[in-house]
Amino acid sequence: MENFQSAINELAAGKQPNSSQELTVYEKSFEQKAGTNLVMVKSGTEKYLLAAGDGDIIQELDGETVGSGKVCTLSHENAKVLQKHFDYTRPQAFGTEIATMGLGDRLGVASPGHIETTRERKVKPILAQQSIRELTLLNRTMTDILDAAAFAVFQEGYKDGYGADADHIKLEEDIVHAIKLGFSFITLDCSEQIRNDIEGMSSDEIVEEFNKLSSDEKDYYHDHYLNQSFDAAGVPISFDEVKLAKNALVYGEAINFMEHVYTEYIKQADHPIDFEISIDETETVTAPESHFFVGKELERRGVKVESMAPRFCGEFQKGIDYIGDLQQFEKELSEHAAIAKHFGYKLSIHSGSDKFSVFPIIGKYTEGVLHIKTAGTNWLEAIRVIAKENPDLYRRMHVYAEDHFEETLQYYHVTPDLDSIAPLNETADADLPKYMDHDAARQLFHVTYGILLTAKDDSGKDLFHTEFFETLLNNEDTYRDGLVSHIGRHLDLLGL
Ligand SMILES: O=C(O)[C@@H](O)[C@H](O)[C@H](O)C(=O)CO
Repeated sequence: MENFQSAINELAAGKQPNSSQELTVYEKSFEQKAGTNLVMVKSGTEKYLLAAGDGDIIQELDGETVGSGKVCTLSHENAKVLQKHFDYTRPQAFGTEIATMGLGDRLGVASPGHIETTRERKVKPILAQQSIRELTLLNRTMTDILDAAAFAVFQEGYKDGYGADADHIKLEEDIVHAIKLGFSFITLDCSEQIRNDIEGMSSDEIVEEFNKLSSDEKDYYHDHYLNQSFDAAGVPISFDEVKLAKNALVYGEAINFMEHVYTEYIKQADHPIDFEISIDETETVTAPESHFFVGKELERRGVKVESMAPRFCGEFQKGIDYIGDLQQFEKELSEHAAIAKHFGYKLSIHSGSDKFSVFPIIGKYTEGVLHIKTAGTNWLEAIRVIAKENPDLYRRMHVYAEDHFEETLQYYHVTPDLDSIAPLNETADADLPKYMDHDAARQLFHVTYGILLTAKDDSGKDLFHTEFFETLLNNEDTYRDGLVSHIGRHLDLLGL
């Protein structure tokens, strides 16, 4: 603890400590409040809060006494102390008037770079965002991602607001848990309630299946939609018998689930929540009239949503650019954007990482007010740092990822041409970072994050996790610069 003593002494004198060879001081974190002086530091690859003075804050912080101050770990309890005394470290909802960007941080160390990327732009960062899938694959918890975001905001002295998205939630108990923890954004994943089996039916089979509904249900749909014309911000929408029957069957149960969750949880929450509907992770592409049908039903039932994530035409695969007909995409995206505008919510773009060819289209038709969700691309920028700073570790991870890739296909739909990846043994160390510019190599790492970061040898010792984080934390600025550049490219092309 001797290398903290001088910093504590400076802090006790009300001065911001200076970095030294042993201690990195995050100068933007320096705070003086209610008699306590605080700053975040890093010693080696561990971060701490240093506190000095008196008052409630230093009393409440859990830490080791060093001289007249305390050295505190970045624990959950200490995150709660920060959130009690510094409002800006708590997540908030943003509503529908400003663009937001989901910046999922699978590692808990990306948010400083995300904050630097977004803080001067027309977009608010949703710094804490992980799906249940990611949490499960990484053995992390919702609390872990909330704490990481709060500490990052404090470290960077970022006081302009951030969000926390409990992403791709399917179970009601997870909604209850997320709201209790203080999440400001809930993404309800309705893929389990969407009937993909209807897609393969003939028109007669669809009508026959629709006629199995109750008379009240059939009358309801006929009275509100059959052969009626709607105008959604200039997009003409109508439903003949078959189209109405198909949408009622495909989305009926999902819409009931959306209404139930909104009524029972979102509307009852003790703090504002941005409510997002996700119907993107299904086999059924969301036709514009289907988006309208869902939006109209939610409007009719009084369900207020802040954003909607349709399944767009073409392919939004993880970590690579859009795959599909750009003209068709532009036509349908313009209609989806008009429909979202008609209902007063934002269009949400899931798997938004790296879709550079369609970002100008998306920015144009959403008029810069949208939600775009990323996560894996931020992980890939970390892999790029590993490739640059620790070639041997990269090579071991690359081989392990190739050996275990098939296991990940139960979780993600990706179709990389793995044979197109340059053989590792023919690639010089200096060229390893270029793998992150190759689609198949990107997807190889994009979906194996969980397997790689939890891999252990026969003795139970982790294969990569410790060395990975040591390398990353010894090269924080390189990672930060990579995120500023790569995520910044996303926002530049979106016009944000
Ligand atoms: O990998 C995941 O589960 C998440 O990142 C999820 O895909 C998220 O909703 C997303 O779309 C990020 O691009």
